[in-house]
Amino acid sequence: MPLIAEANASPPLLVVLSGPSGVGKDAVLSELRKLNRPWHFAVTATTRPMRPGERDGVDYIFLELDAFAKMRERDEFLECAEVYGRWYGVPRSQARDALRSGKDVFLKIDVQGAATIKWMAPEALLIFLIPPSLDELQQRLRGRMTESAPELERRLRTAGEELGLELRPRLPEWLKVQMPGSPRYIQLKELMRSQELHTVCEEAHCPNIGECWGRGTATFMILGDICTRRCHYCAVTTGRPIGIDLQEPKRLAETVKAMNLQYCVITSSPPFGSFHEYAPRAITTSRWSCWPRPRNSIRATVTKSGIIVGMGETAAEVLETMRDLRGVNCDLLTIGQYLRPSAKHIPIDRFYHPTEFEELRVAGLEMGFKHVASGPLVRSSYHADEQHDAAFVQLPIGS
Ligand SMILES: Nc1ncnc2c1ncn2[C@@H]1O[C@H](COP(=O)(O)OP(=O)(O)OP(=O)(O)O)[C@@H](O)[C@H]1O
Ligand SMILES: Nc1nc2c(ncn2[C@@H]2O[C@H](COP(=O)(O)O)[C@@H](O)[C@H]2O)c(=O)[nH]1
Repeated sequence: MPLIAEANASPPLLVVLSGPSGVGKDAVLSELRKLNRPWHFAVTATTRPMRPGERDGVDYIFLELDAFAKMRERDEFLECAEVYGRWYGVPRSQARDALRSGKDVFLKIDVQGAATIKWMAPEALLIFLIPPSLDELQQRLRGRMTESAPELERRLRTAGEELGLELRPRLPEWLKVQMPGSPRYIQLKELMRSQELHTVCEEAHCPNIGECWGRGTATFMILGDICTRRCHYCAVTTGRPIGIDLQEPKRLAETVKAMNLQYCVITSSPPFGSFHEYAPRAITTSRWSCWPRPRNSIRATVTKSGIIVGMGETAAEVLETMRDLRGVNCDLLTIGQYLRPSAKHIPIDRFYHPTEFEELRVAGLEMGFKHVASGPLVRSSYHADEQHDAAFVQLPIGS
């Protein structure tokens, strides 16, 4: 079938224009109307008072709360929601009649409403408008002069949340982890607080915290929780360190004993040391490899490094970095997916598929690494005990 005929034969679209208040949804719709295409622009119902210049039935169907509630009871809304303390709803009949007549239908709704429509009608086309910045959004909203100061404040606060949500990409299935909350996790959290200790697990927002703490392992961060570096991918607080706590080693030792650990990772952040860097520049992490084994079981020093992927590097760069590490006799390697800690950090370039991590693991072993932990959720200390064991199994005594 020729393309145009096929396009004409396709079912009409339900188009949802969404985004924070004041971003310009009405402005876009007004431009679309000027195109004079056979589209239907839904007029939604609201309980908010009419603004100067607005017309009933054109800008909104303005209803008293009672009338709106009755329509809601009769299930006459395709979607309805309370937005900024007022009710808004899309009359079902309007959307249905227009779609039946073959017209594409445009809805202008808030972010929660758009999520509802997506759930009800996955085939709908969702368009989310994002302002160039929050400052610009503020200027647009102020310039419109339709909201009181508290209302303006409320809409801007909500906009911040909505944009934060939208900037966070949906995680693929293989990166979804359970919310931490096991009894062991809670117990460990209390222990860390009572002993005033810091962990990389918490400071770096590690996605494995629930799993690792649940099985009684943790990575301690000594000499403070402030890092002098300002790496654009790292969640650790940056600033000037505020002195050394001379009692920390004792409390740390007591905690490790109380946790009955078989294996323990201790690290510090700059200026006292470095615990990680981003790919493709990979760095070694220092590790406490002997304690609590008896002295005579100390066998060798093992070196380890980690790479975070998904920040825009190429596959060739990752492999080159791995070869460089082997070139300086690095023994153990971790490779994991970069996850953006907040909207202030650099965006994720892409998610590596688990099969790609497996390919990197195999490539690493072929290059001669003694152990390669490579997977979406792998972090520099993830299952460090297993890496340690793998390395020592392969190292002859006394090497
Ligand atoms: N691209 C733009 N650049 C500058 N100003 C804009 C732009 N788009 C819209 N505006 C202005 O910003 C203000 C808010 O736009 P608009 O009313 O269309 O937002 P909205 O997303 O429909 O808001 P709400 O959800 O609260 O109804 C208006 O004064 C509009 O003229
Ligand atoms: N969930 C829905 N949201 C709607 C609907 N109609 C409009 N809206 C949203 O409400 C806010 C506020 O609009 P305003 O005209 O008072 O500034 C705005 O973000 C609209 O997108 C609806 O039917 N459902």
